Amino acid sequence: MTGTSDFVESVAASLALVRQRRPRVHCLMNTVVQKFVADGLAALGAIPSMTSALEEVEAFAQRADALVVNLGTLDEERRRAIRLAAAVARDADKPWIVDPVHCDYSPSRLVFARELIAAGPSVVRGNASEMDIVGNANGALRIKTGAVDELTLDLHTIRVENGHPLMAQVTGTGCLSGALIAAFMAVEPDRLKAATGALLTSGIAAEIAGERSSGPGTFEALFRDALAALRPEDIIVNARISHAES
Ligand SMILES: Nc1ncnc2c1ncn2[C@@H]1O[C@H](COP(=O)(O)OP(=O)(O)OP(=O)(O)O)[C@@H](O)[C@H]1O
Ligand SMILES: Cc1ncsc1CCO
Ligand SMILES: [Mg+2]
Repeated sequence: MTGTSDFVESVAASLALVRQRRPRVHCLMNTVVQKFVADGLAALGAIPSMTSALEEVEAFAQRADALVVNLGTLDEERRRAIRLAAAVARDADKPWIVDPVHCDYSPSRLVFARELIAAGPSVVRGNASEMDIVGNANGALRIKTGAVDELTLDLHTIRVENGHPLMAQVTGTGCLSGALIAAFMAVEPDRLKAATGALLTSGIAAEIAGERSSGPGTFEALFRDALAALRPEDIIVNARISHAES
């Protein structure tokens, strides 16, 4: 990797590319946060699609630019839909991300998360409890989010410090981060760069919203506004990241 400032500049350019190309992200998203995630993608400038119907999920995944698979509300039919869409993404070499939501709460969900990871997603993202239990990432970029986000791929570790504590009081900011990462991967083939761009975008937008808001309710609306208004130069000026090589 070149110097951090070159890296941030090229990451910031990927925000402009998302706005220009408007990638479609197919979301197999939990039922709790579907609207929040679709609105967040739209605010960014991407196009969400959300169906999980068995008869059409493959067609939706095939024509999408990236896929996000989120395990938040699983039942047998959704597992089948996820398997179908993941196979399409894998066979078409399309970027896809697994968010193993609550795999720490249920043994059967943990087994399913590991099955998906064995199929070779581009990225696995979760909070600390989920990432600590899910195990080997099978070559995927591993992202543990929290007050500081930690991205690990091969020997590289990037830490993204931007963000705001109110993010933890709005259900779905992690789920949305997975969808934003998918949108960035659709326009930036270097997944470490793409994911850093998505997390900086979300973290800096949250800082702007946090300054203006009076609690989680107003924060949610202001966060979406800030996502829509964020410019590449805001990333260059406000990014707080570090890089280590082991
Ligand atoms: N205390 C904090 N300070 C700053 N940013 C935070 C904080 N906690 C979480 N975040 C940010 O909020 C987002 C969600 O991270 P978190 O690890 O809470 O995900 P999650 O538990 O999967 O959330 P959810 O399940 O509600 O979608 C990430 O972008 C992360 O950077
Ligand atoms: C609260 C909750 N339950 C299942 S998914 C979800 C939101 C994201 O974690
Ligand atoms: Mg989560």
